[in-house]
Amino acid sequence: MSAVTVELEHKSFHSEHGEVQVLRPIQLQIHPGEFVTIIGPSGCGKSTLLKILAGLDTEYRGSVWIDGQKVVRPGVQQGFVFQEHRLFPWMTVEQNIAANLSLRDPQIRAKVDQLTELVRLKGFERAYPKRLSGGMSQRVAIARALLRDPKVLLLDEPFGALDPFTRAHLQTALLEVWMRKKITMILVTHDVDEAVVLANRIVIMTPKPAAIQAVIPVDLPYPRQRVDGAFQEIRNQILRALSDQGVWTAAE
Ligand SMILES: Nc1ncnc2c1ncn2[C@@H]1O[C@H](COP(=O)(O)OP(=O)(O)OP(=O)(O)O)[C@@H](O)[C@H]1O
Repeated sequence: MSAVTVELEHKSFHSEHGEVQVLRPIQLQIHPGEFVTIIGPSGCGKSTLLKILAGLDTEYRGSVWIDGQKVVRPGVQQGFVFQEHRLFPWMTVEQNIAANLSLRDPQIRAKVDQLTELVRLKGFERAYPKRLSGGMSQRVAIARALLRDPKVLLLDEPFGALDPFTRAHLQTALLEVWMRKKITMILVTHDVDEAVVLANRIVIMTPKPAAIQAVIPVDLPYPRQRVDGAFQEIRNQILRALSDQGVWTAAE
């Protein structure tokens, strides 16, 4: 289990209109094994922050550490799951999970088998992505991200393209992975319910340039029921914070 420390000062992009600031100073300490969800208005800089944590973006002022080690590039310690599964269509499920590692290696073989079981895809090892549903494909993507035993799993709207039922199943599957692997997880979402279903703490971001508006602890036992009063109280707290930003309108 690994701790993540964020001490960001400034992040901007250069466009034809000049420099556009995307992130303001952000300080965040994520505890080993914690599940943190990040929610905020569209375009505020959530993906940018996640890419910085992944070492995919190093053009910023400030620092990010995983277990005291500065993140300067992508590495095995940060697993990443994108909104779209990004599976290779010419590879089977197990080949996709192994990615560029050889399934002939008994250690890799054993790990791939274990992960296929963990994400409940036994029986589909030899299937090609075109035979899989969106939810199954995303399970493969999660297994692939776990292959190298990352210290932290970063997930950028991983269920954003799925229908609500599949989405709820995948949330349960992800919680199971989190509980069994005891891994630190940071997940970006637009979905308030998803944030509450999953997180130990919810980070609410302001509109761009993003800073942390509020951090809401969720001290509810798992699995969480959306109809529970305590669940709805936290949900309303988030909605209120977002509507204070003018993000939610009466129509929504
Ligand atoms: N490579 C880039 N070059 C220039 N601008 C960028 C680049 N990547 C992102 N941006 C801009 O930075 C801002 C933040 O983008 P980002 O994708 O991090 O937001 P987000 O909160 O994840 O958005 P969404 O919720 O819609 O996915 C946006 O205005 C976006 O247009």
